[in-house]
Amino acid sequence: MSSGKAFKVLVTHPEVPQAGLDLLKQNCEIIQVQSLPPRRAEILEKIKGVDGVFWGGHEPLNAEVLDAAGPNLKAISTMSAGIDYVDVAELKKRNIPLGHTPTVLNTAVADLTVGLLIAAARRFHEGRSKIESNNWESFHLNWLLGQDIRDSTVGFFGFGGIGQAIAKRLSGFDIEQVLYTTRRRLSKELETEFNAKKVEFDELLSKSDFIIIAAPLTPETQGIFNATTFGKMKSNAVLINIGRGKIINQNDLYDALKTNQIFSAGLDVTDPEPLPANDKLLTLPNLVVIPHLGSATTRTRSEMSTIAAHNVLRGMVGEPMFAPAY
Ligand SMILES: O=CC(=O)O
Repeated sequence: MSSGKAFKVLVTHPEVPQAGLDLLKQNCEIIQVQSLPPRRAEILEKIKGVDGVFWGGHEPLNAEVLDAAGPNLKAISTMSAGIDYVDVAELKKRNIPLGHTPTVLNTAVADLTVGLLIAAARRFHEGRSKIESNNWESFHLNWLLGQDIRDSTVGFFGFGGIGQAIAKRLSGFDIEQVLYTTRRRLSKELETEFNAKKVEFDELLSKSDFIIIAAPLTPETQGIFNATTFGKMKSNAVLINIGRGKIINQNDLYDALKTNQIFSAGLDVTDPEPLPANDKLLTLPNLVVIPHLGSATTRTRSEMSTIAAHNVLRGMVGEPMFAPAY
């Protein structure tokens, strides 16, 4: 029986925040995946004949999905900023617009990055382990000494909206200078605002006390942090990754941390995710790892859901999406 609603939309995850569902409900019939984690087979079954797709998880979005959907499909939005799990070429080939949800998560990710940076610089993880193993040795005057943020040089590998939101927060920490590498140079005004200087990658590596990876995963960035690049970094350097796990060669990072070639690291993203509980990275005292929590606040996720829904609604009627991915 027809619902009388203009469009059928598949929501590929049972836990999509309500705000987006409420928007879609107004003039769409919603078909929602119920399995958790979402089963591929259920997605492929329920997607048949839909007009729009709200892609709630991070499973591969590729030709198999598009073939299963069929010719009615008019628009898709992810509920993420990164779209590295999407076969963009395949969507483009079929003229299907894709939306995503950047910007709205900048502040949540930036807040978390500052937390991760302090945790890695001040040895939170190692300190916690010392308590748990009954090795509280504060009688040593040099016990668990970390790195100061004041007067430091902070290097951004990627300096878009998220990087700039991080720099804004760090400006309260009396840092000396911001260096950055990006494809395009920032405006003079922004460079002045952040006391930021665009440099070559090698200069970023050799001069930064803190390096923050805030770039998307692309063929150019995959594995760019590796034994060679760690060899160019300062021995007091703290490396933070809130981009994507594959930007770092994790084996090489393990070696660099194990041998104290660099001081410490903080990762919100790993390769793979989930990181297995027996991964050797987790044995390192000078590494803080958290399970991809960048955008994980109630408000941010709700706003991401709203934007993804707007993307799908606009895309289905041929209007420009709120946040088009291309
Ligand atoms: O990593 C999170 C996102 O891409 O939204």
